[in-house]
Amino acid sequence: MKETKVYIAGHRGMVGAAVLEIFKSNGYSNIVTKSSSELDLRNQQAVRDFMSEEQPDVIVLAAARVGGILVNDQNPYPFLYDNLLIQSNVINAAHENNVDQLIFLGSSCIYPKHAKQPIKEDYLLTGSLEPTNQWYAVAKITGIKLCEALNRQYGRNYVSLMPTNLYGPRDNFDLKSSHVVPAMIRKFHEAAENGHTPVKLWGTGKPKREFLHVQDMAEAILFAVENEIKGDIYNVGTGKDISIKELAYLIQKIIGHRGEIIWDTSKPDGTPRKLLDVSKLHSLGWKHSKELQDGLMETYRWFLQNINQLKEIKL
Ligand SMILES: NC(=O)C1=CN([C@@H]2O[C@H](COP(=O)(O)OP(=O)(O)OC[C@H]3O[C@@H](n4cnc5c(N)ncnc54)[C@H](OP(=O)(O)O)[C@@H]3O)[C@@H](O)[C@H]2O)C=CC1
Ligand SMILES: C[C@H]1O[C@H](OP(=O)(O)OP(=O)(O)OC[C@H]2O[C@@H](n3cnc4c(=O)[nH]c(N)nc43)[C@H](O)[C@@H]2O)[C@@H](O)[C@@H](O)C1=O
Repeated sequence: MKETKVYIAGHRGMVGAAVLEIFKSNGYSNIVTKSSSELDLRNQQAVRDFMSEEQPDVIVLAAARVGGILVNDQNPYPFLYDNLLIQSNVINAAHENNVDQLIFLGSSCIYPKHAKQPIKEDYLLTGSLEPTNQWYAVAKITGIKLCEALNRQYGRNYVSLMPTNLYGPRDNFDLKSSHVVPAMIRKFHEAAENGHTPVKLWGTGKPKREFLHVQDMAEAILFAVENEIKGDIYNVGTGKDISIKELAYLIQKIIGHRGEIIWDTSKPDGTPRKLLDVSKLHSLGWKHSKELQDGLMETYRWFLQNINQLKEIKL
């Protein structure tokens, strides 16, 4: 058993739950968790009190306001403000309580909309952001800079991991706020059940995205903690991308939907491409292990088993 005390913020979410599972299965027995109703991380005093009481050795910050392209675009204020509060409160309380190690999760949308591909970590702040998620991206960039400032001024080891688009068990399948993978799984499944009716997808289908299974993400986090990796930012992805149209055909085939696909071009495309250069983390020894088709088939199986309890986020 490992005695390191780990606080996983956001353990009921897709990433946090996978992190909790992998830490437990790797022998960590001293894990602290709190749901948002037990501890609202936007409340600075509550976070301070909690941190000074618990004194964790390691924090995985996987709590955030998260969502797909449309919910980001339509809710600029909570995506900016809530994320600023959550991350500032946790990172500052970690520093005040001399927490040794913290893993902050950013997102590949922090990089410039028209960044050179594949995107290296040092392309951050070299161009303007994609408008649909600029609010969330600005908050995440601030989180990265808070960690970087603490590392530089106080010698902390607070590392920011930049995940590409994630998917997997416990994803958000609410069609208004979800990301593209759970949205497509639900839409094709329901259309197939209803006699192969047409499926309406968003945008042109031309943008490309890179997808990483959440279990690989959790493994990257465990890898970062156990190897005490140093440095400010590491991209986390597969290094491979696919167009949204190709993704639609793949999911349609997995589900067995035989109807038409309609592209609703009144909905945004977002960034044309955001393929991450993952060589920095690869050079330390981490690599993903689940390929997209297998990961999608597994996620669809999870969806079928949990169809009655799908969570929805409230805004
Ligand atoms: N999903 C993706 O494609 C990507 C995600 N990321 C990042 O990974 C991290 C995890 O994302 P993911 O697991 O998908 O998100 P989820 O929406 O699945 O989970 C987010 C978690 O954050 C918690 N949370 C939200 N607000 C608060 C609050 N005010 N106080 C306390 N807890 C709160 C929720 O807790 P509760 O359930 O208790 O309410 C929830 O469990 C985030 O930082 C996200 O930005 C980065 C790139 C891509
Ligand atoms: C992880 C990342 O997630 C968000 O960015 P995004 O990559 O654009 O996210 P998305 O998964 O919602 O869409 C990907 C693509 O897919 C297309 N698309 C087709 N049909 C559906 C559909 O039915 N639903 C959704 N959501 N998208 C669809 C959609 O039009 C877009 O072209 C950021 O806000 C930001 O928060 C962030 O960090």
